[in-house]
Amino acid sequence: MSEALLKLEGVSLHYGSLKAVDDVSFEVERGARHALIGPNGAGKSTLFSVIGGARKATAGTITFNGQDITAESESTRARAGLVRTFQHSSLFLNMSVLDNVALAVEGFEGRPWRFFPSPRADRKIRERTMEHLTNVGLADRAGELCGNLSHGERRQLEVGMVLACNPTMVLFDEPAAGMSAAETHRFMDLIESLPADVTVLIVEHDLDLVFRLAQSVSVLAAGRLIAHGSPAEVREDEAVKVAYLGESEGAEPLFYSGGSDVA
Ligand SMILES: Nc1ncnc2c1ncn2[C@@H]1O[C@H](COP(=O)(O)OP(=O)(O)OP(=O)(O)O)[C@@H](O)[C@H]1O
Repeated sequence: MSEALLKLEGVSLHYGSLKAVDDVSFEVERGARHALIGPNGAGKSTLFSVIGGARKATAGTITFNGQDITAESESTRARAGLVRTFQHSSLFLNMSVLDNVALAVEGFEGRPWRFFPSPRADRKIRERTMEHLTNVGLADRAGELCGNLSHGERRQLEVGMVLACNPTMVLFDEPAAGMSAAETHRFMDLIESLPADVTVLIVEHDLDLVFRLAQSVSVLAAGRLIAHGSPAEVREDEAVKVAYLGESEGAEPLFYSGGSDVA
């Protein structure tokens, strides 16, 4: 039986009278590919920020790897292995792909800051960097200027930078947003190919992707957890159907699932 890596107990974030996240409890097992879904305004991004540490819960407890991290900062959580994907804004566009990841490797390994960073000078750092770039399919782009990468490649690079932090759990916030279909496909392959001991929590609007990737799913609606279970259980859940139908007024099928019997 797998143990819980991440545990949320009664987690809330209220903005005055607005209950963006309200009394949410669920667990994510170690090694799971877990998705957080819900209609627009359900509270997904807010809860994502609360889990990552960018925002503080107004009530409840978050336990990660057996430790209460509710009051910990984003950086303390990252050092504990709970890492969110870097944003485009944290990429150095005028540096090479290699140097972007090399700096993340150096940062994680706590090397002394240098006025003139020269990661290329360090063979070990370079080897580790190339391993990460290979893992995210960017080895052949190592010498390319980061600013010349496509949107999809930048997201791959962000994953490479996350891997440099030796994460136990990676948080992905709508990774497919803005990607072409081909880029999305490649990116999902990449997430699926992450080491099995890296737990994944993904917030994603594209339910086809969610049901392709996730082994377990939590569904939010109006800040509340309305369902939690396997993709099959969640797809059949009446409250989930109602929440999504309420959003689209029945104009769209609830879930497409790549040819399954649910349409
Ligand atoms: N900083 C804030 N101050 C006040 N209200 C906020 C703030 N951030 C989010 N909200 C509100 O909290 C609720 C949940 O928003 P959130 O963005 O978390 O939902 P979501 O599920 O991520 O939505 P979407 O899928 O549309 O991105 C919404 O009603 C939103 O307007």
